[in-house]
Amino acid sequence: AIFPPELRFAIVKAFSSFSNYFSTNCYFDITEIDGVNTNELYNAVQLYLSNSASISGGRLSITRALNSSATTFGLAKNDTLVDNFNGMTIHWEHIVTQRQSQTFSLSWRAVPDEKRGFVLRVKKNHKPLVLNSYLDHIMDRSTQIRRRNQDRFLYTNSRGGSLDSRGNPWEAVAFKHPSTFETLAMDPAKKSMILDDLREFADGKLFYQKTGRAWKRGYLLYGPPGTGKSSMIAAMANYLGYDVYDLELSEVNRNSELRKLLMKTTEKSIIVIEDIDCSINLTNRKKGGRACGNCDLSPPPSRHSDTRGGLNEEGGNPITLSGLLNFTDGLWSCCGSERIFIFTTNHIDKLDPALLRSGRMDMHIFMSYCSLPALMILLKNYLGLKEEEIEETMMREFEDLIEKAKMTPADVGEVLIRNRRDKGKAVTELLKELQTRAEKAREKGISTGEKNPTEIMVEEEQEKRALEIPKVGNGETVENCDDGEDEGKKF
Ligand SMILES: Nc1ncnc2c1ncn2[C@@H]1O[C@H](COP(=O)(O)OP(=O)(O)OP(=O)(O)O)[C@@H](O)[C@H]1O
Ligand SMILES: [Mg+2]
Repeated sequence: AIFPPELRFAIVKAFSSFSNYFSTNCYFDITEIDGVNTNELYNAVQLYLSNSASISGGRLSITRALNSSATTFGLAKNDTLVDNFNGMTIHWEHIVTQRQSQTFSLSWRAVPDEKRGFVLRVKKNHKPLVLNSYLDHIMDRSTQIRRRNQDRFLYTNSRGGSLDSRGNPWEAVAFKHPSTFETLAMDPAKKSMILDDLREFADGKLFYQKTGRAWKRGYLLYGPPGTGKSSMIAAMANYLGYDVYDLELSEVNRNSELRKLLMKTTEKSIIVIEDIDCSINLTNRKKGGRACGNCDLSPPPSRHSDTRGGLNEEGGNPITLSGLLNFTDGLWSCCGSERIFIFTTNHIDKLDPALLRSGRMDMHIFMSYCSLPALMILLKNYLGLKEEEIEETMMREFEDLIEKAKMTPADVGEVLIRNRRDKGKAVTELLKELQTRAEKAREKGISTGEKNPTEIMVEEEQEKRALEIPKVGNGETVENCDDGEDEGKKF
């Protein structure tokens, strides 16, 4: 009663700042449940600490998530751990307390009866470092760990536009394709080029930010059936640890649906459209309010004069090329980052230049018939046969026949599997098959004027560059049906 309230308040304040002044530590509480929401940071910290190198606690909790192929360790009840980050020392403590018995009125709502949380302690002067970078670092690391632990998913839109109970148009199954870059039979140089490209992409967050580009990349895989296009996609997914979205274009009824599908894809994913030449009528292109001679097949121009919008809501129009390009290229393609688009086709010559121009599909990868280096990989994988184990005469025969025979890796694999119990037989059978095919090819006269894959790659590069040239503004020129400039640049 002696002190007026203001004064009392001032004294308390002075006292608390006084004690603050002498305390050199700063604490952060990260509780599991914040109000009614689960605290994402709590889970992240849990995962992060589970992987921290300096785990020394005497008691660890072990968990294994559904569909996961790895076990994670965590701090058990009231255990502590020390972490280091950029020269700062962080003390973590996992606090678990029993929740006070709840009243009956509350008990029907499922709340865990333990209250769990992490307490982070650092030196006070490190507070900005925690807030500005350490927490982000934890979030990043934990996403990485989660991705590594969890088996990935393969999504399809086979339900034809209908949604599941949670409004998701994609159907998911566990993705367990065994194909890797090691098992993939192709030219080693080409392989490492692709690997480098993928790595650079995955590590390119800052680059894409700095250059203002959407963090996505497009690959076009083309080549005859059985040359490993689908296997390559699986290998890429396995290499990067991405999910795969297998987009069935024939199940998509309109451009707006396509957009919805895209919006429901997650980060770090590969979006695949197989056999692009078969799944979309490539002449069915929409022009922004402009009719053009060779585009008679296209539906009437949309009310929106903007082609890029692709906002074609007027009842059940099939998707158009512009809709598809918008999907991979337009603003909507950026509503999530770190995504790879892959198109595959057996007939690159059937594709529209608009689809091929640079910036759309960043890399064109030709999957060719089995070459000698590819054959060596197959022999090693299927029979465990090393290059030096193969007799020189046989090697020379392989060398002589392999390009002429035009056998796909799938065909070679078939022969090898059939005879895999007997290495010697497998090799001789394969030679026989190669001879027969080379002979047939010679009779048909196809084998004249062959180009080897590297030559084709170089040509592609040149053609790709040629396609880049008629780029004006945001590249709309290439989409014009009536511009003759592109006509000569067909593949
Ligand atoms: N380059 C390759 N390396 C290793 N295995 C291959 C390769 N190409 C094909 N195969 C084998 O052949 C089978 C078929 O290959 P895949 O499905 O990848 O061919 P594809 O190019 O996608 O054919 P399609 O054009 O018909 O879709 C695979 O199961 C794989 O085992
Ligand atoms: Mg395929």
